Amino acid sequence: MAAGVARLLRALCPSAVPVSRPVSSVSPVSPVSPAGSPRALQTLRVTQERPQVLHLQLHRPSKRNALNLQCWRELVQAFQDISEDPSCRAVVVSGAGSAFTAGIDLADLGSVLAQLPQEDAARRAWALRRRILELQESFSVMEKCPKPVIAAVHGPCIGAGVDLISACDIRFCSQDASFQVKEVDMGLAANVGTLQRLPKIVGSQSLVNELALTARVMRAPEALSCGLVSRVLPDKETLLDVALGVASAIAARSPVAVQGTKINLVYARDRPVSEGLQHAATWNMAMLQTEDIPKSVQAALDKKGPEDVPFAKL
Ligand SMILES: CC/C=C\C=C\CC(=O)SCCNC(=O)CCNC(=O)[C@H](O)C(C)(C)COP(=O)(O)OP(=O)(O)OC[C@H]1O[C@@H](n2cnc3c(N)ncnc32)[C@H](O)[C@@H]1OP(=O)(O)O
Repeated sequence: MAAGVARLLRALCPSAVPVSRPVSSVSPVSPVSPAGSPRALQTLRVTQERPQVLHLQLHRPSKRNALNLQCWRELVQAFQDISEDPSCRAVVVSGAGSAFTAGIDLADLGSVLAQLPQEDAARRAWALRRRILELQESFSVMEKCPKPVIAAVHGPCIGAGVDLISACDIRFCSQDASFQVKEVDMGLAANVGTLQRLPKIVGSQSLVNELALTARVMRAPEALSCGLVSRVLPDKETLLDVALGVASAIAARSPVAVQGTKINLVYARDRPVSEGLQHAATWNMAMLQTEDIPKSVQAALDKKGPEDVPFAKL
């Protein structure tokens, strides 16, 4: 383990190892800026690399994209904007540098617990609950985003990284990727999505339990065989190329169909089939009236593909 990480661990658990110097404090989460104003993102980089496809990179490569409080906040801002942006139809999420993400910034894990009201246990607990709900939103916002989100994972994907990718719609990784539900090693139960979403992604509850209870590192071939990822690519460059290609294929299709498909899939995942069917009927009583259907049917009759149809923005 690097000296930097060891320093952070000392800061979290001073009784175990003497502290050589304090970890700097991090500012609390601030409100989202007014809708429509430009976002000055510092921990994320959002670029358009293909038509109607955005590439969002976790961008703190020197810290292995550890998610500091600013990053958690910016994820909410970025995905709120993406949700509202009619020129974006699909998103790829990746990590800059040598890791997808080292998980929560360990300096901030301490400050999540700091700055709570001191006077009363109930008030402290209530404030902490609110803080946890805010953190959960940073990944839930990806699931709520009607545009499909593809996680392209290379290198380590640790702790909160697994929470993050569990909220994505599609997961690909490179051969060097590794996944670790690390929270139990930090003395906490994962609470921002992994324990809730991973069992719905991976078929084996036993495997999820093993990973979450032991923090065992899972490598790419096992991630593929258990269904955490649906493709393993040889390297990061190929991974991004394939992820962006799949995003482009999605973006070429009717946004009414694509967004309706995502929303209904997410809805149905957590409910009985009968409720999912009711939801789909109510959804489609409006959406089946779209002009995208006759346009798509005509294209098919003309032996053209969806990429040949100029679908209106949504
Ligand atoms: C309410 C709670 C909500 C959510 C909770 C989530 C829990 C978690 O996310 S648990 C997971 C915590 N993460 C870790 O334990 C990972 C720690 N990091 C590592 O093991 C390694 O850094 C690595 C990711 C395997 C990469 O190794 P390597 O390539 O050798 O890089 P390093 O030299 O170790 O690190 C470079 C640089 O990054 C800093 N850094 C790495 N991880 C973190 C981190 N999680 N938080 C903050 N900073 C991190 C490290 O200190 C180095 O910084 P320097 O300034 O260069 O020293």
